[in-house]
Amino acid sequence: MPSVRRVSHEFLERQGLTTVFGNPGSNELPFLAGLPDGFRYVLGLHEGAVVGMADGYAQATGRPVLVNLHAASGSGNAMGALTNAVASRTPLVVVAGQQVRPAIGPEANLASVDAPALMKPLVGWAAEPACAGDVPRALAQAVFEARLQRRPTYLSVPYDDWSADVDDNALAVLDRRVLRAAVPGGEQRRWLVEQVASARRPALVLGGDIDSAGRFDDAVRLAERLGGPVWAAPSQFRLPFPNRHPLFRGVLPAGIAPVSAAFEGHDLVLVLGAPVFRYHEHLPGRYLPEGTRLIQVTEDASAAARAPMGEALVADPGAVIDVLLEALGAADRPAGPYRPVPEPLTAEGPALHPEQVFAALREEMPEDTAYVVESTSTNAAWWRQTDLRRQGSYYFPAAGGLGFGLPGAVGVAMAQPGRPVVGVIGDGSANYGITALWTAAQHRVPLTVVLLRNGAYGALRWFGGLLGVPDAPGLDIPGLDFTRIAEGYGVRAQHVGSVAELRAALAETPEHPRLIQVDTALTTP
Ligand SMILES: Cc1ncc(Cn2c(C)c(CCOP(=O)(O)OP(=O)(O)O)sc2=O)c(N)n1
Ligand SMILES: [Ca+2]
Repeated sequence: MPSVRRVSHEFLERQGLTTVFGNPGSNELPFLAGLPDGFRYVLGLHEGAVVGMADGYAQATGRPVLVNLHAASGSGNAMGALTNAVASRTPLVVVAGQQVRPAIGPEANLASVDAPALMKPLVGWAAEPACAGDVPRALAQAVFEARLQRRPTYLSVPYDDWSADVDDNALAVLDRRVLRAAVPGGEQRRWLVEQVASARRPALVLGGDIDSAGRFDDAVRLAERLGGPVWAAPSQFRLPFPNRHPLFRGVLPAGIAPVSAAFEGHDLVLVLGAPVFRYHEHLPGRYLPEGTRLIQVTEDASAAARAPMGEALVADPGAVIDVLLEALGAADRPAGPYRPVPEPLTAEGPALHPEQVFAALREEMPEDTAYVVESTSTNAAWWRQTDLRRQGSYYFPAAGGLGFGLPGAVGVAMAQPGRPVVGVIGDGSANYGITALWTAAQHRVPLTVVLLRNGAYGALRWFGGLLGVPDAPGLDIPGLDFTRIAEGYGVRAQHVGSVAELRAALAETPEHPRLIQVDTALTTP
């Protein structure tokens, strides 16, 4: 009879999970034994970088990705990066090693005590099979749960299970398919079309799921048909709409009162592919203005269930866009010209203003460049200077957990070798995932990292002022030289001191990873 390992590898191969991001310990080696041809193991030097790379890769491919981590110590290191993957609804399947079954109870060294509980409530589903024979089925459940719920799952497997034999029943998992139909039909379809068609002043709010699901261009068609304003949902981790489109009003402010103010005068707010809402600053007020109805369409049943107001339809937002376009027809007038980009602000002294850096990127990088951004005090500068009009152009840590940016950029670049990828990374953020540079060098990933060095946790300086703590300690990070750090990980690096030098560096097309460090002035987010 085949072993648990053989059946598990075969299942993963049939499901397309053949790229494994991992950092191994002794517990994991029996799973990695005899990985079939066609599997690719991508080593990360820290579990935060492993999960960040897998998150970027899964988002860019749109498919579930396997992550292999060490027991409690490795899984614990991954928790921060997993908060982002949970918020971006990335389907990661984490398989972690566990001590052999007889050693778990006595808590031998490397035993992960109550492993599934360690990861809940972060992951959507977590388990440790009750016996070796159940491992293939449990692995299948972890894959299907991740794919259907679009949420990371976690499976802890005692390492003596992999060599155990399975019975015929275990082989049944190899032919399993689990699909979801999510197009509203009948009464739901009629109700939704009627609500939207009868709205006098509709507004659209789009979530990251619209971009993840490849519906960026369809959202533009729907918006131009409705003719009303379009916002990106708060805490945006992907760009769901062209940011200079004449109907685009930017990212909704992340507070209850300002969101309600934005909706003033609109009788219907249609939220597609986003929770309602991921507020951030606590700015209390009415959830909605008088006379405004909100309808949320999301595949995430939990998000629909926990929203504090409005009506919700649990369905595929992309399919709903198709239904509305079919029922309402195309726009009857052009949307008008895209908004022009303002002249970039400049800074006093030798450091560049972030807007000068972003203007150089806009002018030097190809239009289809994908940007992975983690530079928290420069968001306002970024959206003033960037002009993104393509699907999959923008990634940001979905839960605000730093350490996604650099690994995520490596993952996105690995997933889309033919597309230019740029990581725009702050000198604070870079340290949370810095080891991903080594993986990028080992895999010769064609990636540009623009490292903004302002010598501080800039966003926290701003928050300190906002929260009345202007003299908070621990907000300065002087003396970091990422050109030498990058070279130490095998990545070619240079420091640029002017816009001209930056543009010249960007004009070169990288064959391998490269880091460009530039000193920037402190700005407010
Ligand atoms: C894992 C983690 N640790 C700490 C923070 C707190 N934090 C920190 C430490 C920030 C400073 C980031 O500094 P940076 O250099 O990357 O960017 P700016 O200087 O532009 O703010 S922003 C922020 O929310 C976080 N969000 N995530
Ligand atoms: Ca900084």
